[in-house]
Amino acid sequence: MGADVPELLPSGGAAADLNPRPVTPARVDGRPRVVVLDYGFGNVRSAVRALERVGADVELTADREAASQAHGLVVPGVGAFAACMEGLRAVRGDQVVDRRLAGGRPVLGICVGMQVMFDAGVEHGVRADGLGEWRGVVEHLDAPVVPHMGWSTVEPAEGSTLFRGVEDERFYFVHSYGAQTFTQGHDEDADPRYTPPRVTWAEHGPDGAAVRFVAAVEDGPLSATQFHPEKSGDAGATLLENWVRSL
Ligand SMILES: NC(=O)CC[C@H](N)C(=O)O
Repeated sequence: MGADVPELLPSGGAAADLNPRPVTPARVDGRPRVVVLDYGFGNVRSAVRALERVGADVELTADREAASQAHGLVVPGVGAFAACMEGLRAVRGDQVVDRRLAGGRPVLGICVGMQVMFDAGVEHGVRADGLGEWRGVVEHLDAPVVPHMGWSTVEPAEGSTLFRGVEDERFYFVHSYGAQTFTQGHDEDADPRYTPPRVTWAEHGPDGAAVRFVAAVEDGPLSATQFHPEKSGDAGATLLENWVRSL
């Protein structure tokens, strides 16, 4: 470099100050740190207890750096789609999820925490934008009896790691809305590097009038379940353990 050209980034301190390296927390007794995002919506206490029981070192917080740097982030969600999105944005959870996924850092969405990963949700005629990680709109389940409240089996995706060992079990659902289509983000024929998401489906309603909806998705670092694994007994615990072990 010519003598008259100032050093833009003097070696050492200044460069380090510009982009402080994320500091992933140390594993405590080998346990991965999982942050349950505390943004005012979700069965957070039961999620914390369920994750601790399957070996995670859990922190319940809305702190952006803690949520960004943990080995895993859980986005719970209970209530209205629009309200959950408002709560998420209020703690910049939308940016945290985007940054984590861009860096391949695992995120698990639960119930409305899964629904908000889609483009939008429509509830009581109100359309609200979601995080847009997946194409599609979460809409009312057009079934004779709604909400879908109870234990249902699912149709696990081929090659699912989330449902390993609990493929034929029942999981606990409480919802009136759901994603009823799933559109691949890419054409895997055009891009051999692309691994299509593993979509698990479920149905609600009587034969002949049942509505089919997305029960879970495994899409690289982003996983999500419409049901509540933290309220799904041993099967839910095994599913959470499968996710925690992947961290
Ligand atoms: N358990 C929930 O809070 C689900 C709420 C969501 N609005 C739904 O009905 O699908």
